[in-house]
This record gives sequence, C-alpha cells and structure tokens, in this order.
Amino acid sequence: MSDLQAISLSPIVPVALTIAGSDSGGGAGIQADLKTFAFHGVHGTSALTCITAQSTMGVTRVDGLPVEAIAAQIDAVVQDMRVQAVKTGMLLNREIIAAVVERVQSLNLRNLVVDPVMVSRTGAQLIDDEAVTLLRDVLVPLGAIVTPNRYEAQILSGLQINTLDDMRAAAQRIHKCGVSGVLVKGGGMAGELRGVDVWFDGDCLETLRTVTVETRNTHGTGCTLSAAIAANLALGQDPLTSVKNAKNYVTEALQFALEIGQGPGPVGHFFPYLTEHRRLNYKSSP
Ligand SMILES: Nc1ncnc2c1ncn2[C@@H]1O[C@H](COP(=O)(O)OP(=O)(O)O)[C@@H](O)[C@H]1O
Ligand SMILES: Cc1ncc(COP(=O)(O)O)c(N)n1
Repeated sequence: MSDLQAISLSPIVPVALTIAGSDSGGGAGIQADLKTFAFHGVHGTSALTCITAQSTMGVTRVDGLPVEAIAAQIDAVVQDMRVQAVKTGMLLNREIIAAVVERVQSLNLRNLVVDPVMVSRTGAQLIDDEAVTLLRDVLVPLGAIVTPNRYEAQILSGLQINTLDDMRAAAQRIHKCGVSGVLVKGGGMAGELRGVDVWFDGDCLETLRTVTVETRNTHGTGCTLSAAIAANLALGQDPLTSVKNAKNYVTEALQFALEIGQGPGPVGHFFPYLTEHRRLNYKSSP
C-alpha cells in the first residue's frame, strides 16, 4: 500500500476548528491557523468572523461578517465532523463574541483555546471596550486554555506586567475567572523575558523558556501558537504538553521567519521542514 492510500484509509483524522479573522497578507488569522493545523497533520476547518485588509505594514480595513453567517459556518462543520479542538482568534465586536459564546455553549464544544485577540504586541487596542468586557467575563471562562499576550494579560488580570513575577501573578489572577489553563505569553516583554511564557492550571505554575529568536519578523506568532495548541489537543495531548509542543513549534517557525513585505514578516510555518536545497533558495531572517 502506498503512503497516500494509507493516509486516505486512516480511520481517525483529527479535526480542529478555528473561529477567527482573515489576514489578507497570509501571516496571521485564519491563514496562519490553517497552515499550522496542516503542519500538524490535523484537518483544519474554519469559521470566518471578519475580513481584514492587512499586510506586514498593518491593517487598513476590517469588515465583520453577519453573526448568522458565523454561526452557520460553525454549525455546518460541527454537525458533520467530529471536531476535537477549537480555537478562537479575532472576534472583533460584542455581537460576534456573543454569537460565538452561544454556539460554543449550545454545541458543547470542548478543548477550546481562547486567543483573546484584543491588543497587538505593540499595545494598540484591536477591539472596542464593550467587546473586551464580554470576552473577559463570558468567553474566557469557557476555555480549556487562554493565551493572552502581555497587554491582554494586563486587561484580564487588572495588573501591570513588567517582570516575571508580574506574569506569574497575572496567570494566577486570570485563572480565577474560571478558565482551566492560562498561558501568559512574553513576546511583548523586554530584554531576556522576550519569548518567556508562564503557565498556570490551578496546581502547576511553570515558566516556559525557549531560545529568544533575534528577528523583527514576528507577525502571526500568537495565532500560530494558539492554533498549534489546538492541534496538539486534537491529537490527544494533555494541555501542558500541548502548550510546550506548540511553543517549540513557534520557536522553530520564528527561526525561519520570512523576510517578506516592508514591515514585520510572518513566521515560516513549514520552512524548518523544507529540504536544505529549497531552503537555500529562500532568504530567511538573520
Ligand atoms: N523573539 C522571540 N523569541 C522566541 N519566542 C518568541 C519571540 N517573540 C515571541 N515569542 C513567542 O511567541 C509566542 C507568541 O507570543 P506573543 O508574540 O507575545 O503573542 P502575540 O502575537 O499574541 O502578541 C509566545 O510563545 C512567545 O514566547
Ligand atoms: C485577522 C488577524 N487575527 C489576529 C491577528 C493577530 O496576530 P498575531 O498572531 O501577530 O498576534 C492579526 N494580526 N490579524
């Protein structure tokens, strides 16, 4: 039997669903999520929440989709396939968050990874204040894992975050809102804390360190990380193992981040695994 036949006859192909926005530049959002799912050998499905006109230079326009269209996409996938893990990304506004919460609850979606996309790594708020409150009070508590960056963790915890101890305190405070596992990400921290994450699940408080990658091409790191966590959960890994595997994957993808466009380029989702010959034909980050 050929490898191809073996794959198509395989009885269980894990399925993951991303509920997120589109990034026309292909580095973050749905595009990053589907590449990440594919890399992990997980079938990727998607419910689009909004369309951003975006590049490495920034976002020039955002159009939200009607909530009925978002709910219908989720229903279509879940009614047909066994979805083992779900991640949420950019949910844009109150109405969209409420619609997603309603579907997550009524379809009893498990293994939910909430990437609380609210503030960019540079500190710019991406969704309005009312949406922030709803996300914090209603969606985050439904999550198996929530993955705030430095600024999002400040909003969710109400604490200022400047040190590793602050990250630890924030993870513990956010855990109190009902989510099972909290990963406070350190991409927006300064100095040696850049790229250091903190995990708390009620029992275990762990600092996760990888090498710090010296690159400006970090577009899509958060989306890629949360999608990789969802992929690992879909593959049957426990939450902490999923987080550790995902962090290692993001670190490798950062090491092969792409010098594409005029702003911060996207991480290289498949680039660590291209053959040496093909890799040499691309310019990777320094
Ligand atoms: N320069 C870096 N070196 C190593 N890891 C990094 C670096 N920048 C970000 N990361 C990692 O990428 C993941 C995403 O974090 P972050 O960039 O803070 O998220 P977001 O994109 O949501 O702002 C985290 O695991 C973080 O530690
Ligand atoms: C549609 C969309 N969703 C999410 C992000 C955040 O991206 P990052 O992973 O760099 O935080 C983005 N820039 N665009």
